[in-house]
Amino acid sequence: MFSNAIASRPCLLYQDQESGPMLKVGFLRASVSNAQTHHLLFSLRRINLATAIGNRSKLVRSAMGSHSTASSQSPKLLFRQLFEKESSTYTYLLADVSHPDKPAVLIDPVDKTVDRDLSVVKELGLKLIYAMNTHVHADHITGSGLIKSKLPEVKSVISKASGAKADVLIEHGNKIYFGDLFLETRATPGHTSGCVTYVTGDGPDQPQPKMAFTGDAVLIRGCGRTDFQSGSSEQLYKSVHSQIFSLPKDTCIYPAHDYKGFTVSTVGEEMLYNARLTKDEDTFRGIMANLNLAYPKMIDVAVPANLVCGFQDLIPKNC
Ligand SMILES: N[C@@H](CCC(=O)N[C@@H](CSS)C(=O)NCC(=O)O)C(=O)O
Repeated sequence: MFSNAIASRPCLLYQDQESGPMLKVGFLRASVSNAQTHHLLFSLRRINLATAIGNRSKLVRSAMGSHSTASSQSPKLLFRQLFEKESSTYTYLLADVSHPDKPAVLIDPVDKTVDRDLSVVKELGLKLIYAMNTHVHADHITGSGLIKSKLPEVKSVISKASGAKADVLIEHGNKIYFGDLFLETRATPGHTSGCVTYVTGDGPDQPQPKMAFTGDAVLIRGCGRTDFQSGSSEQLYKSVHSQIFSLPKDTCIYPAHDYKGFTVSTVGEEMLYNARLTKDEDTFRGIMANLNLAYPKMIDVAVPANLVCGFQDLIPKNC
């Protein structure tokens, strides 16, 4: 309702102590629902017209949970964050909806939710081209093999350094295109030796702010454990500081898991508040050596399955 108005006029989104969330456009003033607020913040960010007001009220943004987290936007990008509750895994769907084919990728699909994910792909008229993995997961079986059994034209993707089989073995610096949009691969070993982070590209129509799909390298306020699969806390610390914390501070961080109910963070936020990665390297090493986490329940099934699940013809029957 307000989108056209705010596209052409300076406006103010604020929290009135009596009336709740309010939008002021020129001389007009109206109260807005929480859902409208979310939508408006999204639009305001895109056109860069949001103005904070002084002591009288607070920006509604601060009432939205995660501290100063922004949503990424591109006129071409369709983006969905999907959740698998048993392993608390996030799967991400990205598509270029400006392209006639609407080519799409799934990042870190889970076998148990493949049918749900493919239904969304179908309903939205997308053409899935890649089922991408950030690493060989230890706590659940990737959906990439199952997806290929249903849609043989889809290509599975994982890093060459992971030692896993897949149609596309990517390396640091490689780009994965879907339509005009692309993801760039950054090697971020440490949780496992083959972990990568996929970062949206630079250039016209690429999402702004950038989006980083960090797998288990950076979790919100935490990070992946480093006690198996050739994990190394030294390597993880270096990976995160050189490859993720070097991204623009407004880059949105989308992890592979969350166990606390968070959905998204930013590089700036994690550089300030990450309970592990803000520490110096020695302290970080000590924290990681004393996590005392139980091994993932599915590790003995998941790791061998994920080392072959990229190849449809090698998928074990439970995969
Ligand atoms: N309880 C879960 C496993 C939880 C776990 O170990 N998560 C991993 C990522 S999946 S291998 C992790 O790195 N956690 C870090 C942390 O601080 O929690 C299960 O049994 O599957």
